[in-house]
Order: sequence, then structure tokens, then C-alpha cells
Amino acid sequence: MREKNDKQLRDFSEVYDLTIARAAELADGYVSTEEVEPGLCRGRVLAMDICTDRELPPFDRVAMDGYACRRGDLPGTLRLIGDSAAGSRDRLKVEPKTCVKVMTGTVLPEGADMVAMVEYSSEHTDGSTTYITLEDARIIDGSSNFSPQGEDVKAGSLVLSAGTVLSSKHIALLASVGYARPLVRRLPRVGLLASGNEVIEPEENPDPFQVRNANASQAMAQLGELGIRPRYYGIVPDDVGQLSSVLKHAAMENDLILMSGGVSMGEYDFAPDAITENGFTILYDRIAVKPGRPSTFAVSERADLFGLPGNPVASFVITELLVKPYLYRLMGAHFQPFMARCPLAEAFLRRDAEREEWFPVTIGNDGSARPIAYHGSGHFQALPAADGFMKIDRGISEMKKGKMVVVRSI
Ligand SMILES: Nc1nc2c(c(=O)[nH]1)N[C@H]1C(S)=C(S)[C@@H](COP(=O)(O)OP(=O)(O)OC[C@H]3O[C@@H](n4cnc5c(N)ncnc54)[C@H](O)[C@@H]3O)O[C@H]1N2
Ligand code: MOO
Repeated sequence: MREKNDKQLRDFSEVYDLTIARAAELADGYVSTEEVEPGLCRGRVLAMDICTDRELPPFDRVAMDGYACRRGDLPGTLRLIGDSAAGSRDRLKVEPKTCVKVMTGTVLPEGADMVAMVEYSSEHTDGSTTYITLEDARIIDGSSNFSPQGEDVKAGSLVLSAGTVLSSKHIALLASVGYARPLVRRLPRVGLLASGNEVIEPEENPDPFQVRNANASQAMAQLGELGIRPRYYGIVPDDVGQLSSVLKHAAMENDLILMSGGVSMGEYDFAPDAITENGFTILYDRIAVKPGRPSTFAVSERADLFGLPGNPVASFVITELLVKPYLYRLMGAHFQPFMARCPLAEAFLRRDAEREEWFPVTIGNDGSARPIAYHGSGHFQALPAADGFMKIDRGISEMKKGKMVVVRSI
């Protein structure tokens, strides 16, 4: 009997903490940085605190096209003394009973305390003088139509902290304070391999007993969301010698190795032997998560290793739950995936409640979560239909319609 049979399934929170603690221990070795261009910033980890060198807005900024004037002069007819465009250095001063024509983005002229929108005004000319009548209630009772200097951000204040996981939502702010190419942490080097005699590459023609390698491409796409392009070592047959030699090679060239398949309890599941033969210490290999029970995490002086289950949905889920948080923590970030609490659209039942489960769902227009037709972790063809995975806690085998569930979006 293999030793594994006697092993307890370890609770997810326990293996998560072990994984993150290991990444935190190594994080000091990942402090080197590089600049990244805005289009490639998604998923990258900001390496420095970003402070503003100026207030934002940097001046009282006109928010509407119209006439800068003094509220005390309204309602009334004011003499137009000139116009001021965005980017203009000219500084006209609004004196009592006068106004200046302004455009959105202009510096509010000195002396003015509001902008009257052009569409609620009327204009007439007397000789060479133009007069603007501002009597409409939408002007009198309306907003001042300018954004005061420093209203959004005070000069010198921290706007983004080191460790922030960047996406497009951060870029306008970074660019506006002078960091269009922010400094980010270097990416860990990740080696990727698949195992299994039945696995062939997607471009090959399969025999009836073969399957195309779905996991390697899937992992490449998932790591691509962090900006990581793994080095691919191909498909390794179920042979402890061959697997061991590829692992040895990969451990020299990478910080982390991801391998799929061969980690459960079959006669041809050689991964544990090949892993330990290469000086790795296995921290866990049986976890109370469905899908993903045989997920393995091993550490060594050269590289760490995740053994992902061969079933593609299990490989997907474990990469989301453990691999991504590990990689982010290595780069100094605390990864927080997008989660929502949604009412269940229909009752949910399961036979085996031994593990915490992540089950694929769609999110309806009313925000409710509906389990999709899904036959288990080998049914990866179902995945494109899912909006996320809902969590079912250990020990729970039944949930009623309307029960609030946590959904992790994908
Ligand atoms: N007696 C037990 N059997 C199994 C257990 C267990 O605890 N006791 N766990 C089951 C669970 S849960 C999973 S998940 C699988 C994982 O097994 P492995 O990681 O060893 O994966 P394989 O056996 O190599 O393959 C499983 C399945 O996935 C297909 N596969 C493998 N690699 C790929 C790939 N790169 N692309 C697409 N599909 C792949 C493979 O052909 C198998 O169908 O073990 C259960 N068994
Ligand atoms: O963990 Mo397995 O991945 O249930 O199918």
C-alpha cells in the first residue's frame, strides 16, 4: 500500500498559508525591477510607492464650456472681456460685471468663482462690445462648474503603493504623475511541462486512446495574465528517469516549475518519485479541495514546484487558488481575486462533502449564480460557459435556492 493512502486531506487554508509563507520567505530575492510600458502593465506588480509631484487638478480647472464670472453678479448681463483656451498662458482677470469665455480644461481666470454653461446664455453685440446675459435658473442655481486645485489629490501624497497589482485602471493616474512606464518587479522564471504517455501536442493527430495537451496552453494563458511567459519543456512520458532528468534541467533554469499530471495514485504516477529524487521536499500532496485533491507543492534550494492534477479543470482551479497567489507574493503583492456574494438561482446538492468545492457557475442579469451542467474536472469543455466558480464549504452537501454563495470570477 502506498503511503499516500493513509494521508489526511489537508484543509485549503492550511496549504494556502504554507504556500504563501514559502513565497514570502523567497520574496526578498525578487526585488529587481524593470520599467514596463502601459500596454503590458496588466498583472505586473508595482515596485515603488508612487507620490504626486503636484496637486491634482494642478489648477482650478474649468469643467464646462461657457463664461467664467462672479456669482455675485448674477443674474445679469456682463461684458465679455476676452476668451481663454485650455493650454493658453494668457491670464485674463474677471472684474465685477465682466466675464471671460472659457473652454473645458482651461485655468479658471482670476477673479471668477464660477462658470456659466454656454447653452444657457445669450449674447448680443453693441458696437465693438459683446455682452452676455446670464439669467437662466440653471445657471443661477447650478454648479460652479470648475474643479478646485488639489480637490482630487494633495501634492506629495501617496497615490499607489509598492505591491499594487496593476491593470489599465491605474494607468491614467500613473501617467498624470509622470510614471507612464512604471517600475515593476521582475517576473519569476517559470518552467512548464506536462506528463503522460497518452498526452500529445494539440497540433498532432490523436489516436483514439490519446488526448491533446490542454493543460500546458491553459497554464500559459493563466500565467500570461501576470505577464509571465513560461519556458516550455514539452510532454514527458510516464517514466521516472525521463521525468527526473527534465525536472533536474528545469530546476536549474527556473524559479518555479509547473507540471501537470502524474500526481495522483495510479501505477504510472511517477511524479512524486521524480520530484523527491531531485532534492525537492514535498510540503503537501493531498488537499481537501475539489477539483485538485492530488495537488502537490514541493520546495528546493534551486526552484519550487507545483504538481497540478492532469484533469484540466483541476489544473485551472489550482493555478488560480494557489499558483497565482504564490507568484504574486513572490513579487511582493498580496493577490486578491475578484469575489462576489450571489444568491443561488437554484438548489444545489452534492454527494460527497469531504472537500471544499469550487463549482462552475454563470452569473445571471439579476446577479444570481446558477451551477452549469458539469461532469467533473475532466469536463473542461464546460469551462468557457462559466463566469466563475462558487465555493461550497467542507461538510456542506446541500444548499437551498437563494442561499448566498461566494463566487470567484474567472
Ligand atoms: N485512486 C485514486 N485515483 C485518483 C485520485 C485519488 O485520490 N485516488 N484522484 C483523482 C483526482 S481528484 C484527479 S484530479 C486525478 C489527477 O490525477 P493526475 O494528476 O495523476 O493526472 P493523470 O492521472 O495523469 O491524468 C488525469 C486525467 O487528465 C488527463 N490529462 C493529463 N494531462 C493532461 C493534459 N496535459 N492535457 C489534457 N488532459 C490531460 C489524463 O489523460 C487523465 O484523463 O486523479 C484522480 N484519480
Ligand atoms: O481533484 Mo480532482 O481534480 O476532483 O478531479
